[in-house]
Amino acid sequence: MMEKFLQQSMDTDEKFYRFEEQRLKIEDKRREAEHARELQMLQMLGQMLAGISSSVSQRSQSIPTSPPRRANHRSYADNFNYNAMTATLSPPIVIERSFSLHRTHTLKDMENIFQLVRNVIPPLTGKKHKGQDGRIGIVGGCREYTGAPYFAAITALKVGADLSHVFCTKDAATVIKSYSPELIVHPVLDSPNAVHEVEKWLPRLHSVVIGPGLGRDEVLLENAKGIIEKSKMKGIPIIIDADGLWLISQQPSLIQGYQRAILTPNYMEFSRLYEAMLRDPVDSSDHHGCVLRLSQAMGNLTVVQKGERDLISDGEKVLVCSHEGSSRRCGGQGDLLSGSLGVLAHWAFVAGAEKTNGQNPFLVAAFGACSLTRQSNQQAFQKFGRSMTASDMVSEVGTAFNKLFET
Ligand SMILES: NC(=O)C1=CN([C@@H]2O[C@H](COP(=O)(O)OP(=O)(O)OC[C@H]3O[C@@H](n4cnc5c(N)ncnc54)[C@H](O)[C@@H]3O)[C@@H](O)[C@H]2O)[C@@H](O)CC1
Ligand SMILES: Nc1ncnc2c1ncn2[C@@H]1O[C@H](COP(=O)(O)OP(=O)(O)OP(=O)(O)O)[C@@H](O)[C@H]1O
Repeated sequence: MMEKFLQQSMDTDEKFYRFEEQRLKIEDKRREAEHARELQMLQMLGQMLAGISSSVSQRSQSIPTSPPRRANHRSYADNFNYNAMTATLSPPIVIERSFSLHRTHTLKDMENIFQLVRNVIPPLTGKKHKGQDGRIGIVGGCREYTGAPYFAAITALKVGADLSHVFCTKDAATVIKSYSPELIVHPVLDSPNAVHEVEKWLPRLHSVVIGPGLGRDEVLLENAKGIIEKSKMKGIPIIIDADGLWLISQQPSLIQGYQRAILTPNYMEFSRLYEAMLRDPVDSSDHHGCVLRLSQAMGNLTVVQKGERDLISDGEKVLVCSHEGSSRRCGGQGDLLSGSLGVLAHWAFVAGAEKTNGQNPFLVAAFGACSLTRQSNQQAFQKFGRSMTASDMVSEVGTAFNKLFET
């Protein structure tokens, strides 16, 4: 009887995963078609612009003309800059965006970015079963760093994921489990067949966050590399943070061009990546340009440069999140960001273009995660001031989320 029940439940699970795989494939096809349409429009627009610029130069010799541009040339200097204060939003959020000439955008569009985050949040209903609102994997956690993967994984749950898995070393596993019974902890990251052990779980995961507390041990980095490769093969959204970014700055080709990846560098990590990719130091007078160029050099994957203002770019646009946080910079805040981004990236990715109004879902997700981290920081700082720690921020995630997205 029990065996029959277990078999039935396994069959149902199997069916569900098969269905989800099919749905993701259809979604991929739809996105590809959309991309092809956009390219076609860009080419047409390029031809029109070239036509206009040549007729202007023929008519007016006194106006200096710029050199002809290729239709798909992306240049920061080409961008329109808008600064928009969204007065309708409470609490006040500054949204600044830079748009390329290639697309038409309206001011209303800018005001809506916050609404887009709300749109992708799945409704809570009685009809779902466990796992449907997100199964997130965190790859990291070693002898030295047990807090970082915990902060990322628990934040994913507090944002609304149903299951949060941590893939860490054997040493770290018991420690992480002891912080929280809610987390599923796999002590596999330093095992001889680590990649295979994690790969077995990948079909069940909606997104993976690679790097919090990973450390820089060569064996662990090599395993993380293998996990990134397997995740890419399955088309899973990948968030790369902390020591995962160290790995990427050594081997950028590992993730270059995979547009389902989001990199979340802090100041140091950004400088390392930028120098590795562009062979130039960061230009401190042009942060927007730098984040845009890094994203382009990485093949237009999403880059979130964390700092006083978080700059988010997919190589075409730059969103700026300067939602009020606080002046307290305790360790672990970035882990809250990457954990929440793991969930929001999945939600935005499956929500479809209609919900994100045709915007890159990862830009929408990143904006949501940055706002949420900063709001949690603000609330915890109001309570604890200088003694605030990342755990205090974790306690604020629920109310911060409600305040920003569910009021
Ligand atoms: N409780 C925990 O377990 C925590 C673990 N963490 C983990 O710690 C690991 C290392 O991350 P870090 O951000 O500390 O990485 P780094 O070791 O690169 O940086 C540590 C700090 O040292 C300074 N620094 C680094 N390189 C420098 C340079 N060349 N010149 C001047 N200053 C420099 C910067 O202020 C930087 O924030 C990651 O795996 C991360 O996830 C952090 O997330 C914090 C919390
Ligand atoms: N100067 C600042 N002012 C306001 N908010 C900030 C500032 N610097 C960072 N933040 C916020 O804190 C979040 C985490 O950024 P931070 O630079 O602390 O990451 P990190 O160093 O990777 O964190 P971790 O300690 O987890 O490794 C960012 O998303 C950003 O919103």
